[in-house]
Amino acid sequence: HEAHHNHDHLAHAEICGQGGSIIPGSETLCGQGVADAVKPQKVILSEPEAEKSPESTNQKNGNNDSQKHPIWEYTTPCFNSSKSKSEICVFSDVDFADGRGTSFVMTESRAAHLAKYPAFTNPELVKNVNQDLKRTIPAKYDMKEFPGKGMGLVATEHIKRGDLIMANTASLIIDYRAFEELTKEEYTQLQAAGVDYLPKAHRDAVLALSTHDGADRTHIERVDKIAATNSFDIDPDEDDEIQDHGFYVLFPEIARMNHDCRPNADYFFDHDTLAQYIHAIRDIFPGEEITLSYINPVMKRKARVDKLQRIWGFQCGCRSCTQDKVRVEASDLRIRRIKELSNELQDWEPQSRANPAMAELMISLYEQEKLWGSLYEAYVFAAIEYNGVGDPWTATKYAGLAVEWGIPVVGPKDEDMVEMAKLAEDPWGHWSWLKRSKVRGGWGKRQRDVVDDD
Ligand SMILES: C[S@@+](CC[C@H](N)C(=O)[O-])C[C@H]1O[C@@H](n2cnc3c(N)ncnc32)[C@H](O)[C@@H]1O
Repeated sequence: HEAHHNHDHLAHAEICGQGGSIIPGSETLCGQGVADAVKPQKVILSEPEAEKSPESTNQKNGNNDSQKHPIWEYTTPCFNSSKSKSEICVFSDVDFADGRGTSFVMTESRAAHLAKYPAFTNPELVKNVNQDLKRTIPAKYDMKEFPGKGMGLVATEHIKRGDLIMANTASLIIDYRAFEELTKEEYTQLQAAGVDYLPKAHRDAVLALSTHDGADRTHIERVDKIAATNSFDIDPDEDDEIQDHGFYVLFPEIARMNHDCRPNADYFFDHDTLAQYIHAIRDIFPGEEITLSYINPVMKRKARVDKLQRIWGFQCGCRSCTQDKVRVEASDLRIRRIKELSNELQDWEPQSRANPAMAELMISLYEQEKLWGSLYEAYVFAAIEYNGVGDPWTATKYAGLAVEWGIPVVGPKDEDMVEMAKLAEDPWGHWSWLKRSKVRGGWGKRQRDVVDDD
């Protein structure tokens, strides 16, 4: 029941970097897989060819898998996992999201699990999610070149905080097991086949993405580099039995957004629609670049600069990385304090010093740092601390602010959002009501080293 940390969440949701890992928290992976995995026996295939249409290289609904799961147009190639008896294959549905298409690289059972999501069972839900290949709502942005950064997105109108900027259903979803249980030769073939099976306009958008360095490569190597530079790491859904393996996911239009350590937009993934949503986390003015943070922004300057260099290979030039020494020191100190406060506020032992003023300080530190995507966390802490000492009125105010600032960042289905909505509805009935007093109170806990005279 304690507040969930965006920090943790972000630690599991970074964009995969060049040469490193997209993957949050495990920089060794990012499309690199486990190099020493025992080579499984190769089951099929010649290399899918980029320029041939999928129909000419693959049989449509022509094998047993697709008869079992009629939504898949393509279910090959497959390779045997080195760790289990299962095969890892490509599963592609060209009709997904009103003909945009999607491809998965995973086992048949996991693909069958994803196929039960509302995105497949209720196609109306995802019909208009994507707005770039087929537009029904005017765009709030343009794509243009930013010197030193490649392409990026620029706001063409005033975008208000909380507004939806763009959303993409997943183009390519790769189960992390592919990197760990197949050879690089095998999983890169599956990745490329997954992209090749997408309908043409969609496939072209993926193949046009940045490889960071633009070097010459074979088709398969190019797809691998595109995946490594542009994918996001997504955690499994709660009802997915495979909790220890997340997904590596590509969204081609969202992938055009560049990094800033103090971004003006943030993203969350919704499993029901298999889509990533980007919202403004502060007002954005026409002409401003729309940015995301590729890393957990609650890190000191040096750690941020090093990580961006190591994983994506670029030198961080954003304002908070290039400001003068005095301001960098002040910012780094605020980051340190935020982390200390976060630890204290999560401490539910009787001796914890946590109190509402600490949560107020955390709110101010996030504001001073312009970390608008993290601010909701401090509001969650404040709601809980005020309720914990029996001030339902201030707790309700902060629960409302937590929902208002949190929904664009984590989405309405997030556990913290649900919890804050409950607290706002009935602070007295919430688990946090007087919780600090209860934990700290009672004779038992206060009796220390008392010598009994009797
Ligand atoms: C996900 S892509 C972003 C879109 C990319 N600029 C493009 O042209 O398609 C990530 C790559 O963009 C570049 N990039 C992103 N943010 C940057 C920044 N703040 N400074 C310099 N390069 C950046 C790096 O080459 C990075 O590997």
